[in-house]
Order: sequence, then C-alpha cells, then structure tokens
Amino acid sequence: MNAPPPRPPLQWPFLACGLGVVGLLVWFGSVQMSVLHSWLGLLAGVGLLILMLRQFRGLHRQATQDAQAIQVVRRELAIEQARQESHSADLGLLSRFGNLLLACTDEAEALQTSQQMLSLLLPGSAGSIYPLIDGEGLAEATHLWGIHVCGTRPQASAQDCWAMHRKRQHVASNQSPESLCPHVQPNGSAAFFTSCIPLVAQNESLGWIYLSSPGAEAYPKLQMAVAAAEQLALALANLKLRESLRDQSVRDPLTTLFNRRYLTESLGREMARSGRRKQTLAVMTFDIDHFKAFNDTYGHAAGDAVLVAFARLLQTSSRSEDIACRMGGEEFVLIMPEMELTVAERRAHELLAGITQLQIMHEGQLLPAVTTSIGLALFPDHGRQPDRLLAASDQAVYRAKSAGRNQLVVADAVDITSS
Ligand SMILES: Nc1nc2c(ncn2[C@@H]2O[C@H](COP(=O)(O)OP(=O)(O)OP(=O)(O)O)[C@@H](O)[C@H]2O)c(=O)[nH]1
Repeated sequence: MNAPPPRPPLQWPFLACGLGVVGLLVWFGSVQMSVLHSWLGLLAGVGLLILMLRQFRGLHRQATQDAQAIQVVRRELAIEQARQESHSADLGLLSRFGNLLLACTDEAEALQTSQQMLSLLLPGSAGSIYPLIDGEGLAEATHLWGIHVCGTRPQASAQDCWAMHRKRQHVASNQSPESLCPHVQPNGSAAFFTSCIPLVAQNESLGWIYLSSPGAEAYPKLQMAVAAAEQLALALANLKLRESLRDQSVRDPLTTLFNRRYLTESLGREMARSGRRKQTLAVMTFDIDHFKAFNDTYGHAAGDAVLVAFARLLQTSSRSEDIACRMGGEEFVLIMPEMELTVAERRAHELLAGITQLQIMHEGQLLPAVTTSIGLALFPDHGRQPDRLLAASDQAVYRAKSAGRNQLVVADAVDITSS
C-alpha cells in the first residue's frame, strides 16, 4: 500500500501574503512621498500577490492529489479488510470442521462431515474424497461435491495420483496435459485446473482429496484445502486407531470373531430391540465334539486351524445383522435377530452339515472332518433375560452332547413369566 505524499510546508503562502500586504501598505503610504516609490510599492505588492496565488494553486493541486491518494488507500484498506474478514471466516469454518471431526465416531461419519464442510470451505471448486479402501492402495471416490469440470475415475489406485507418489499436493491443468494425474479424465477443451492433496497422517497414506476448478488460474484456496486435508487425515488416523483398539477389546485374536464381552454387551441390546419390534431372536450355542481328542491326536496348532475354519463358516453363513462370537475354547455362539424357530432350525442343520464338509489343510495335511453339537434357544419363548436365554441354549447343547453329539437340540419351553 502507498503512503500519501507529505504536504509541502505552509510558510510560503503566509510569507508571500504578508509581503504582498506590506507592499500594498508601502504603496498607499508612499502615494504621499513620491510617484516612483508608489509605483515600486505597487509592483512589489502585485508581484507578491501573484506569487501567493501560484502558491495557493499549488496547494490546491496538492490537496486534490492527497484526496485521491487517500481514496486509493481507503479502497485498498477496504479490499484488505474484506480479505481479512474472508480469511477469518475461513479459519472459523476450518476450526468448526476440526470440532465436528472430533465428534465423529467412525470413518463414514467423518467422510460425510468432510463432504459437507469442504463444499462450504472451498466454494468455486468441485471435489471428491478418495479414501483407500484396501491394503493394496485402491481408492474409491466415495464423497463428492460440486460439478467436476472434467471427469475422474470413480475407483483409482494410489499409483494413479501424483499427490500420492509425491506425498504433497499436486496442481495441474489441461494447458499442460502431461501434468494431469492418470485418474483425471479430461472431457472438453475449456481450461481447468486440478489439485490433488494427499491424506497422510502419522506417516500413513489414507487416500487423497481431488479438486477441480474451471478457468486458467490455479484454485486460489489451495492452502485452505491443504489445511482441511490435514485435519481430515488426522481424524481418519485417530478413528482407525480407536476402531482398532476397540476391535482388539471385543474380538477374539485367533478367530477375529467377537468375544464373550461383546456378546454380553450386544445380546441385551438385541433382545430389547426384538422386544420392541415384537419379533423373535434366536441364540445358537456350538460346542465342537471331541475336541480334546482331536487336539491330542493332531496337535494344538491343528486344533487352532479347525477353530479358525469353523469361525469362517459361521461368518460366511451369517447375515450382516447376525453376531458370531467365540465364547472361549471350542465353544461359539451365534445371535440371530428377527429369526423364527423353523428358520433357525434349518440354519442349524445347514451348519451341522457345513462343518463336516470343511476341507482344512494344516502343514500340507488334510485334517479329518469334525462335528459340532448345537443348542438353540429363542427369545422370548426360552428366556426374557440375556443370561436366562444363554443358559437355555447352553443346557440344550449339553443335551445334544448327551444324546450322542453332532445334532441340534432346541431348548425346552419355559414359563416366560419367570424367565
Ligand atoms: N487348539 C485349541 N484347543 C483349545 C483351545 N481352547 C481350548 N481348547 C481345547 O479344547 C478342548 C476341550 O475339551 P473338552 O471340554 O473336554 O471337550 P471335548 O473334548 O470337545 O468333548 P465334548 O465337548 O464332550 O465333545 C481342551 O482340550 C482344550 O485344551 C484353543 O484355543 N485352541
């Protein structure tokens, strides 16, 4: 910003004015003395008055220039103030974004929040968030805003993005097509810019944000986008860590099924939900038969392989709303919300057959088939409290053992007013 030029000193006009007045006085006074003196006085007075007028004109010009300079400064100040206000509004949004991310409980919520906030933070651009969806570097543009001025692949590998290679933002334009990332698909001749920003936190790459903006100028709010990407990356890394810690606390490390702790947490919740919806819920308890003998014959590691294979069978033959748990040892429980007795019985028979058909290889050797006994209890018929329902299912599995194993036994109906 230019500073206004300094004003000229004001002595001159006053001095010229004073001398002009003195000249005129001398002229009036000298009228009495002599004509020559009077004309000299008059000339001096008029000369000084002209000088004074010139000085005033110069001052006026200076004042006009000053006023113009002040206007320029005011305009620049207004622009600067507007820039500052927009910057502080952006910082406010950025901090709100950070707070919202802190409140997110999972990755899906964080991405949804980011989609909404980035569209506010980065007006004039279209964007896609590409979170990595597997350990192989494949990413999917799951959350989008605005209308991209050029296409981008919905699924792309980290190899297709320069920002992922360089681990820093990559700005490109169709003016130099070789600079565009391979996932960008130009679909017209109008000028556009693209910006890819990697999502990296704690040295881990989690995906990238892709922005496109029309015109021949690079997107002006790139720094804001980079700051937002840093916040999102940090939030995603924290949520992943939280998820993994939570997972460790509720999952069985050998089979990765849920553990007993998770079962007790979720059974009550699922029963309450079924109660509200006036639906039945089935609980199946599995106990692999003669597992001690199996371990003794083929070794503990072979036994582990059987437990892992059976866990996979439970997972693959369950619906997404079912909850498969390993209670400990060779005992498993499957919670099946919204399941009627006849359907549950059919599923149990499929599992009885399924376990005998497992082809389990261990150290290059095909292990012999194993069988399981199953106890089945239904909410609310066999228990209205989680411990009662589990106990009913447990008792049923022991009856299946006593009856010769490799079979299903349904719990006895009980007086539900006392269960
Ligand atoms: N391999 C392996 N074995 C386990 C694990 N946890 C418990 N076991 C074994 O599972 C066996 C359970 O034996 P039992 O409770 O006597 O039951 P069972 O031999 O299956 O007999 P039934 O249940 O009456 O058919 C024991 O030998 C335990 O050592 C595990 O994580 N891995």
